Amino acid sequence: MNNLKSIFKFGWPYLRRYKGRLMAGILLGFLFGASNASFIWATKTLFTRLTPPAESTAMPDSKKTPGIFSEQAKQIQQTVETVVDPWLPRINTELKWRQILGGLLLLPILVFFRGSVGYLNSYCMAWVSERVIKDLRLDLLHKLNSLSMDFFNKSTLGDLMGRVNGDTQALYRCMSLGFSDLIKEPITVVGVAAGLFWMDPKLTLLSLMFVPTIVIPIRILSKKAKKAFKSSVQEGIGQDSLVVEVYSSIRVVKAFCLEPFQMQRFKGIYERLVRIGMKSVQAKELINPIIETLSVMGLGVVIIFICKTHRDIPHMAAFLVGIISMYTPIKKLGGIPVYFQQANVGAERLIQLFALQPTVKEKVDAIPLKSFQKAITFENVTFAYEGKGPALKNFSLTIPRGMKLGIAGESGSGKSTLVSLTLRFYDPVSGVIKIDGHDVRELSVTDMRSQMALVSQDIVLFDQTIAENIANGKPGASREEIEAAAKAAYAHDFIMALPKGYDTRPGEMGKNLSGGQKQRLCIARAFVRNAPILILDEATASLDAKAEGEVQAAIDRLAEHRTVICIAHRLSTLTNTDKIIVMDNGRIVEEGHFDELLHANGTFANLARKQGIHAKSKLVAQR
Ligand SMILES: Nc1ncnc2c1ncn2[C@@H]1O[C@H](COP(=O)(O)OP(=O)(O)OP(=O)(O)O)[C@@H](O)[C@H]1O
Repeated sequence: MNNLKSIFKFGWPYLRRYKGRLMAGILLGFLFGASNASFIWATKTLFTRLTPPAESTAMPDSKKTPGIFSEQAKQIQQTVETVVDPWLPRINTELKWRQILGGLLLLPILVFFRGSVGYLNSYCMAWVSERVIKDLRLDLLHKLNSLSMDFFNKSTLGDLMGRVNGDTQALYRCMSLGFSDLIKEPITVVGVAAGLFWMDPKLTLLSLMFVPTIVIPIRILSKKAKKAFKSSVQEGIGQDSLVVEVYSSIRVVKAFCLEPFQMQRFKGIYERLVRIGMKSVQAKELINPIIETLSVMGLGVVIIFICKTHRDIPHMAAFLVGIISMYTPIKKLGGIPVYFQQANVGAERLIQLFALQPTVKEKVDAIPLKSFQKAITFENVTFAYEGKGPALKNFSLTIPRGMKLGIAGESGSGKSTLVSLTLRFYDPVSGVIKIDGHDVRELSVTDMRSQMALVSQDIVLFDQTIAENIANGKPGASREEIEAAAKAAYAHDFIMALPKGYDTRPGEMGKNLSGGQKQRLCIARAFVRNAPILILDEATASLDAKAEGEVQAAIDRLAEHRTVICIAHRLSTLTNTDKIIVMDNGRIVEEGHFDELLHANGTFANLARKQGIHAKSKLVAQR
């Protein structure tokens, strides 16, 4: 019950949007349930009319309908019989065409009606559930987009996939099947039980006396199912993460012959999934025989009671049809708590996610930034990642518009952190970062980021055409703008040599594109953005010498007339910068021009020497 309440509370804002269809679904569920009761009436009526009078009138009338409302029941029955009499055949009387038609069509009509409302009920509930899940997934993705980088640093891809797909799928199953059964099946049980009670209250009570006992096994088993489902969600996340991890790093896996080792990891997960899956199946399927046995125990009582009290054949037939038609709904009702338990696991995880707040928030009255005019400044900025010491310490820096700034330093010195703060992926713990004199926390995040273009060593292309990939830099860019950007990035010629040109999907033809070509597409994306601030985060680090030369030419062109922040491990790429800052342990330890720093014989010169760059000859080994 608590599960139902919490799922309903969570789902109601979504369900409410489709109230009309939901109500139609509920109404159809009622009709479906009620239509089941009509089979008891049909059985009794047909048996009465088709049984020779000697058998059907073996008992006095008062005993034939031992219901509590015998007078009213008799009256209603008489009215119904007057209406249906000309339409239904009766034994030992001559058949008229209407009776033949009625005899042929009564059961098909009832079955058709029941089937149609059942179908329409499922259709309406699925119609609502599909839309609810679509809305929920969009809200979920909206929420994920709003969260800051610290959340993504902590989450695995498998976890995110589990939330977006698995948790919402469990809710979908619960809504389309669970909610639908929750209406149809109790109405069927109540409708049939009421019909039976009308006919014979004593016999009904006796036959249903074991039904309440099924609550206990249902409670125990649905708790087991919930536990198994929780574990299977965890293992499923592990499995998804592993698939992403292994196949996104397939080159390394193959190069290091890690396939057998990775297969062992997969095997471990799948063996655990098998064990959990079996526990879940045990919990779900064990409910069926328990429910069946307990409900059928009532049938034995019915048989003895009928023998003892000499009930007539139509009465007995209707009763047996009623009892049997209650098994499936009772069984389905027994399975509903399992759906709800599973959906509750998903809902709990989604509620937790929806409750998260981004650490980087945009103010409601954020200041727009239409163009970057003056400078980016860091004033005494200190920043630390969660649970770690400071990555930037009391850091101050001014980057005037038009400056080409190089950033050098040992690994872990804080270079990428500086770039992340410039893009406002994180907010400083103390100090202020300003753009054109505005604290970035006051600025519109979209406006601020649209002043920047990032080219990093991670070459990221989406599963779209080359034209669409380039246009991601400026949504809505025209074909001319896209081609101009590709030409500027020295990418046009190789794109045109592809069979589908700009309409090629890099994913499709990925193997035919070199690292340098893919990086030039990323540079074209930055070109089309035409942002005044260019951030280069080791853009050539993952390329070989030949590709580096090609890409560097494109970068040099992209950097013209822009403010550039360039992180480089290969110090040779910093020769043309206006100023280089050298970082160590979150601080600037040196700054100056390339030559000055080489002559200063400090950290930079040390780093340069390791790369074969010396003060006198400037560049020896590189480029
Ligand atoms: N997402 C993160 N979560 C926690 N700590 C991090 C994270 N990213 C970086 N760090 C830590 O912050 C410090 C600075 O890292 P940063 O990546 O800025 O250095 P870097 O100079 O760019 O290094 P590299 O040249 O290797 O990329 C390091 O101690 C690093 O371990």
